[in-house]
Amino acid sequence: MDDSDKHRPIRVALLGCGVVGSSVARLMQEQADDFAARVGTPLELVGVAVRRLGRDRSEAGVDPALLTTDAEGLVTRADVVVEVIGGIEPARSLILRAFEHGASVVTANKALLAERGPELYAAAEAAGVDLYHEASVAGAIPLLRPLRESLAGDDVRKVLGIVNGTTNYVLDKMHTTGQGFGEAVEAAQALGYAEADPTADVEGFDAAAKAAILASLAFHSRVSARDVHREGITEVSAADIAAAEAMGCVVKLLAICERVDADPATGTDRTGISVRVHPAMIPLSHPLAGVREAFNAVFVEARSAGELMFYGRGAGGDPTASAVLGDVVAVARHRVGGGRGPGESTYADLPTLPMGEARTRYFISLDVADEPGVLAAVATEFARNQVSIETVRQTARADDEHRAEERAELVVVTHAAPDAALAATVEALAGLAQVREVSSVMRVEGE
Ligand SMILES: NC(=O)C1=CN([C@@H]2O[C@H](COP(=O)(O)OP(=O)(O)OC[C@H]3O[C@@H](n4cnc5c(N)ncnc54)[C@H](O)[C@@H]3O)[C@@H](O)[C@H]2O)C=CC1
Ligand SMILES: N[C@@H](CC=O)C(=O)O
Ligand code: NA
Repeated sequence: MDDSDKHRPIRVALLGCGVVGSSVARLMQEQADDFAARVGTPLELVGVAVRRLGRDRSEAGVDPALLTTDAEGLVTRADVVVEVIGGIEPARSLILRAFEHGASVVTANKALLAERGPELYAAAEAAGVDLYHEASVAGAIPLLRPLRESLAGDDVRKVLGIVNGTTNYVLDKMHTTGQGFGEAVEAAQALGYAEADPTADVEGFDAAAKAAILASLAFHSRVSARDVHREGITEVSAADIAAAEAMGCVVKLLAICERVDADPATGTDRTGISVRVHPAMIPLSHPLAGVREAFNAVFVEARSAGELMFYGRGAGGDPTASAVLGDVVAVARHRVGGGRGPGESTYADLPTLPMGEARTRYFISLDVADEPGVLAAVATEFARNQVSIETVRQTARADDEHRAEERAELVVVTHAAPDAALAATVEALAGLAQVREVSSVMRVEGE
């Protein structure tokens, strides 16, 4: 934009008018005067690409004349393209086309960024434009800009949190109302939290994509969704929920990104990063335990700053639109004032370590024969795998049927050990003659 162009409106193209897109369109119009004042020139919505014309979009306040099914044509007429279609294609091609035409891009698309981030950043760099995506992780919560900019003077060691609203909503309902899994997922869909295919949420793909984005930013390295160890919540049973409650814990789906330094004292051989998404028990006293419904919360631990906590709405139309519009204002300001925001930073180039090397703690509940030597047999398997036990509790099974068979429940919580050693321990326990069933296994986080 040269000087003569400084005060012409910034042309904004919106791709997608679903949950997020319709909120963006409405809020952009409702707050037009404020945005013009903040940017220094008006933001003009020049078109809204939709898959099908003819649907009533009056709630979003979109002038029907702006609607088009020609997304490819629309991106060539814009200074800023907002991509809220989701998925890999055509979102990727449309964004690349926008860059070719000199437009900056704002997107909420974590799946795309976690799979094709380097390609998109390189294209933005080559075109000298911005690629902003605050909405892609933890919805409304300002998290990516603090990591990229505010913490650029620190050394981030760990990022840990709840980054998927749908699964937090489902687990919360399972704990508090005893609602079934399927029913809770349907409610999350109706509230606009879930992805178009909620499998992405419940199987942990969405959280894994977000973890990849967080780890890349936090550790100045390239992490893609494929590098993230991922477990969803579909295997979390009512028995796991009950076991967690009996331990004074709740089950949460966590994203954990950690700097790992080689340390002979803990048997850690390699320096790198560990990035994982899995359900975990956390004690009720931990601040993450109080994160209800579709809210998200993320802890960032940095060498000088210490612990920081980010909390807010991680999903839903208006909250996500808040982050999208914050980015639109930022990139529009760059176009008016000249220059661009920071791009990708991957200089540290740290490797992502396999899950087996991550140090985790396990909760293990065993249905065992209530007879002499059981505890010793179980303890031997822990020792064989060099896993240290933190607590162990044995109780006789309460129901008559099991008492008659002289069975007991043995609950073990371990100290931190390599995940591979813990998994091997569980496998060995399952093979013991005295163990009838491994009733529940879950990782434990928080003190
Ligand atoms: N819903 C939420 O709470 C959040 C969503 N996001 C992300 O925002 C993006 C959009 O999500 P939602 O609005 O929830 O999805 P949605 O499914 O409600 O909306 C997507 C819209 O794009 C339209 N579309 C699909 N292909 C198109 C094409 N070729 N041209 C034009 N329009 C097309 C669909 O018809 C649909 O209306 C996704 O990347 C999602 O991961 C990010 C944070 C939160
Ligand atoms: N489906 C996602 C939407 C926001 O990213 C979620 O449930 O968190
Ligand atoms: Na965010």
